[in-house]
Amino acid sequence: MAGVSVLSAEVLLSKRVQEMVLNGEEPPAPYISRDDDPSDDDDSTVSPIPIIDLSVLSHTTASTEEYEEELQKLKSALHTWGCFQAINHGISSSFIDEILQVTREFFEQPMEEKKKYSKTVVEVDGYGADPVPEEGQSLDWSDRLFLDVYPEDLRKPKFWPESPSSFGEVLREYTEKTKMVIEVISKAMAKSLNLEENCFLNQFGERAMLQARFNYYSKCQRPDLILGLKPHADGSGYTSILPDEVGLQVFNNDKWHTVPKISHAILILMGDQMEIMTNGVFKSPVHRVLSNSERDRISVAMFYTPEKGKEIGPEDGLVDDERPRLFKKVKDYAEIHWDYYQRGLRALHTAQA
Ligand SMILES: O=C(O)CCC(=O)C(=O)O
Ligand SMILES: [Fe+2]
Repeated sequence: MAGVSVLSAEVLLSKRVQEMVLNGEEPPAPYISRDDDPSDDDDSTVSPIPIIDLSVLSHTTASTEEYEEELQKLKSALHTWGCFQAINHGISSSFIDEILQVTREFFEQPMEEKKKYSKTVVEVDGYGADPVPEEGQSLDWSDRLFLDVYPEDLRKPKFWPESPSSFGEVLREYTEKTKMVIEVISKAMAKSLNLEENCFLNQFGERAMLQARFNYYSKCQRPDLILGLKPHADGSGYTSILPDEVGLQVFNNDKWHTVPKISHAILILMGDQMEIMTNGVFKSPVHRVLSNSERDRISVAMFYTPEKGKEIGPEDGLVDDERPRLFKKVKDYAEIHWDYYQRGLRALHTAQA
């Protein structure tokens, strides 16, 4: 979009979207970003985003046949869509409700309370909006709280909300539970590709990172003009997303597909680094979040990213004459990705072999 100066973006970023909505303001120019036809938003047809039963993949009760079948489904899901909805993932519904509840309670507090955890315009961690360093890029109609959650020594306590009082404890517990889910998925992904089951876990490393992003998408009277989150692919290894409402869309086959609501399911979405490690077999899908005029929406995203400074690259078992090496080895790819992300661009080409 033309004419948005760095200064105006900075001024805008100092004011939360939620505040603009409370003041009854219409979205100002830098937020206006949609260039597609909003009449296509109709999500009455349910998109065939694959559903994977993680209890089958964690071996607990499944027969070999069931297990093999689910593995094939997983591989096909990640090749075709780059994402799936995980059910029977082992995190209780009551705990899922709890993490969504503390997230909602955090965002529903008065602005002064949330601003105790404010980031500066250039910082990533904390409450606010993503940094916007470049002229001319559009802003997202959402507010977020971004926190490093693992390894524990990377946590920055000054950004961890003290209110609601259970926030920290619930997040620590969610981190532990997410790590367990990640272990099951990482092993299953490897096995689905006939690789040694720990190969991805080893590439991510002992100090693989988990970062939490709590998103709050205020409702908007003009959902035809703006986006809750602009189209992007994640720079993570992969990401888990827990939404309370529909709104997320995945781009596939030249079309946006709304991820259907399945209560208590967790959406697992490949980031660019899994596309690199699988030599392009798994896809890192472009996705975005639509705004809604009737209701707000929250989501909790957990980004699972290889440890800092660790080189990752395509698994040898996925490189052969038929499938030549597509990507080189990279390290700290998430940082390169971030530079591009902020300009509304993808970074994956920087890793091409
Ligand atoms: O809110 C969502 O459903 C998606 C969030 C997302 O894509 C992100 O935080 O990277
Ligand atoms: Fe994302």
